[in-house]
Amino acid sequence: MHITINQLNKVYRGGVHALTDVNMVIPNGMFGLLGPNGAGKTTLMRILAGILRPSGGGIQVGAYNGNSDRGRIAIKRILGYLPQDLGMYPDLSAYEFLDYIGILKGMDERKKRVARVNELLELVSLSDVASRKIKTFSGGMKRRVGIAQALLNDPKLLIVDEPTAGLDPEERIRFRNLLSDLGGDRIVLLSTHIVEDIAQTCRNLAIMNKGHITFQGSLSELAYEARGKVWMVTTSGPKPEGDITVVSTMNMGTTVQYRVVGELANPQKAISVEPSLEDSYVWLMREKRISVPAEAH
Ligand SMILES: Nc1ncnc2c1ncn2[C@@H]1O[C@H](COP(=O)(O)OP(=O)(O)OP(=O)(O)O)[C@@H](O)[C@H]1O
Repeated sequence: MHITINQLNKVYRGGVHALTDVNMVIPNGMFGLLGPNGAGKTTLMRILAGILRPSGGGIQVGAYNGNSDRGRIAIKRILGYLPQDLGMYPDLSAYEFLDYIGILKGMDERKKRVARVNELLELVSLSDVASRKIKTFSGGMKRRVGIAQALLNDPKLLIVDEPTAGLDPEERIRFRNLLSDLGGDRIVLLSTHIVEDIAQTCRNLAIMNKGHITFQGSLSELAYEARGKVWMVTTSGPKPEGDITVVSTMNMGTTVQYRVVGELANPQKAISVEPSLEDSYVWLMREKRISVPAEAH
């Protein structure tokens, strides 16, 4: 299955142009949607999830046309969605919450529902604490309950919006690993403003800014475009100069090592290095004259 997005536009009341002529093809597997806050990621995901209507353009999810009522109903059946702000009932246990959502999703056969809830609690490593109230959970545990509710109907399309925001590094890695395991025979669409979330999990990505798609392809294609623009400079003297962005600085004792993207004034003193996703993202944003917030690194 794949998703085709064709000339999609969204203008909110008040005139904010959140999506402008978005064209994308999203294949099976994990797909990253990367962009700074306000890029339009949530808007795009809400349209795909059938919660928001576009102002123009179309979407096709597998055999279903997202522009028709029939298509939208069919898409909802194969969809799992973890929004940024999923409301949970803090006084319910993880088990009770998942059971309740299962009922709302029409899983009427109690035996099957119980089996599925237990299977998912196991998958997200919450079986041991299944009877504890959600209000006693950490952010990462709540996010894992969130992904479990999105998986109840074994969706062919799983949409997760900024799932690692606010998690500590250990929880973030755990959550990424969980998402990678889900990629198999479905589309997992992961939206984030954190480069590392995508570097660790996705093969393909799209980069968005101010409602436009600025890149679409594989991580290696993006790295290919940034080749020859990433440098390592080790110096005991002044900072490297040129039309550059410093991606990282490492103090080595008597010398300092700079990783930079761009055109150095003095490239003879530098070593050309293979671009990481972070370097490539910085390079792309430089090309498009977009400033990258520090928290994206
Ligand atoms: N309901 C709304 N009414 C008016 N403008 C909106 C609405 N929702 C979002 N916007 C605007 O649309 C643009 C895109 O927002 P969106 O939430 O889709 O971006 P995002 O990339 O998901 O960012 P974030 O990670 O901060 O949620 C922003 O300028 C935002 O202020």
